[in-house]
Amino acid sequence: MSATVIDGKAFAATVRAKVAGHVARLKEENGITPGLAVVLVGQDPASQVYVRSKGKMTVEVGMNSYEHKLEADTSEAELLALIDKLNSDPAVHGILVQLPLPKHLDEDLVINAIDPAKDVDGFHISNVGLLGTGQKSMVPCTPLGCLMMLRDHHGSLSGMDAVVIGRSNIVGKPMAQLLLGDSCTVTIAHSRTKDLPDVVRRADIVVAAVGRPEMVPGDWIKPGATVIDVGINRVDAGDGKTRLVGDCHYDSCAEVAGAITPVPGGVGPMTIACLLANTLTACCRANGLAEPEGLTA
Ligand SMILES: Nc1nc(=O)c2c([nH]1)NC[C@@H]1CN(c3ccc(C(=O)N[C@@H](CCC(=O)O)C(=O)O)cc3)C=[N+]21
Repeated sequence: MSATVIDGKAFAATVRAKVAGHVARLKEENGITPGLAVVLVGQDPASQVYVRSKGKMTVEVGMNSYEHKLEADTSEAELLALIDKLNSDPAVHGILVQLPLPKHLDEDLVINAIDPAKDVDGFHISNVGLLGTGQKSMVPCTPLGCLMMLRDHHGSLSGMDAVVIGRSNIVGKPMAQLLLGDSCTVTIAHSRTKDLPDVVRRADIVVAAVGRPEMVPGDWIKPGATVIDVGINRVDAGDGKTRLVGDCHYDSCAEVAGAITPVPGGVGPMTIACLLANTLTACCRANGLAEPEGLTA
């Protein structure tokens, strides 16, 4: 194994420490405590675990955490009424509606009901448009976390060839926008891409975000390239247990890559750290205060 391991878990801890420092100052100098509301509809066990860990880290950095757990059969009108209430609540600076929603709820409609200034996921159509035109916006947490790790590792990304595998609204598309914003030459590959191995072999930066366990093997990776693995897939480990793997085959990719993020302990913890960073940013903007440096795109 030759690749440098990019330790997302450790990086995330430094981001959270920075956020905590800013929060302490906001409280002391301005009497403001940033607040994050998380809305969970239904009882999906994985979502419950994730929401709990977000709530814990929110409190750890000194913010207020408001958790709203609704029944799986909650009506669209009820959910929209809650979002309205959170939109007008001055103690709430960030709102996250956990996805996916139960099938009877229209995700686009619900997300677009959030006040864009409080949309700490960056999924509202206004934020998508602002990001696409290079204007100040709320940036989706996972791509923001990937960008922070890439900037930290490389300094400048200018002129690098980046291939993003996956075209989701949550990761692939915003990731491509951010890389373009940092002057990469960006290719978005997906399930219909011809000669995917050859496309990936051109890349100085590979961001894999497809949700297919270990689909990228080491022989697709250009020697020395940086591999950012967004996938978090739970697979059978044999012995009746499960384990987490990424979208990249870690051992073979690590042999040829220059740097690689592990799963777990890579992109996942950075996603949560960036959610807190976005909540801080939203709070500063709402109060007309200077934004923290190094925590936004
Ligand atoms: N509106 C919305 N925003 C989201 O950001 C969002 C969402 N809905 N729905 C669910 C997904 C999933 N997600 C994760 C974030 C961190 C880890 C994470 O930290 N994972 C650990 C491992 C955790 C474990 O051991 O299971 C790691 O990768 O090291 C995982 C999953 C955010 N999501």
